[in-house]
Amino acid sequence: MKFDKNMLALYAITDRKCIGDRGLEYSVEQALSGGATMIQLRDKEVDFDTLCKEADSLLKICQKYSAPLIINDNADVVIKTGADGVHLGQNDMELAKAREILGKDKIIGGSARTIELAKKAEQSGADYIGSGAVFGTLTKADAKYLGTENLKKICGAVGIPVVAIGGVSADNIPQLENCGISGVAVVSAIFGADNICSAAQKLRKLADSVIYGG
Ligand SMILES: Cc1ncc(COP(=O)(O)OP(=O)(O)O)c(N)n1
Ligand SMILES: Cc1nc(C(=O)O)sc1CCOP(=O)(O)O
Repeated sequence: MKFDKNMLALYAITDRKCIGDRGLEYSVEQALSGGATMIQLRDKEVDFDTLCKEADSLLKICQKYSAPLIINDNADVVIKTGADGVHLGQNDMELAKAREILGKDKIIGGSARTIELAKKAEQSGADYIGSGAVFGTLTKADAKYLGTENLKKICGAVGIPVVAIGGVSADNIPQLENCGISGVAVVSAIFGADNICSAAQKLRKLADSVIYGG
């Protein structure tokens, strides 16, 4: 799928603990029907084969909504399943290596919490950057607080789109106005909500207003 920065508006990232016994497929479909524009499969508790099976079934759902499916950490799952891309952090495969093995048509995202790392990600062929934890987070134990001023500096330093991640919720999305983001990446405020679909609907409206003006 050809990357377009509008795909980033509401980037929903799965989490086993938040989803609980509601089911991965059901929860992702709820997020998409509420307006999630991109899905990241982030499951660190399963082996390669299980991750591929999860990706296979999510791909069918994402295709129904014309939304890309991105795999966290693992470019081999992208190759095996035909998923749309990969998101890589500082401790994962080098972005340039991922671009080399995945080719120009797959979507590659990189994590960067400094201007230097963001520029490096851009030079290495990333399509977008995830920067956080903009508001802090309880979802990722080793995430470090970033703040909106640092996020704004990162957005201004690179030509590729940036999504804000970390503690993003309906209450604080308006604080991202004027940061220059192209989207918000959200775990618990979507998949931890009692009603995933209506949570996504509300977040999408707020995100659109910050990104496109409202
Ligand atoms: C969109 C987006 N941005 C940042 C991250 C964090 O990635 P990483 O630093 O690799 O940490 P883990 O997700 O692997 O814990 C992300 N996943 N998505
Ligand atoms: C996966 C991830 N990466 C982060 C980073 O700062 O790079 S914060 C994070 C978790 C975001 O979860 P929530 O929306 O529940 O706060």
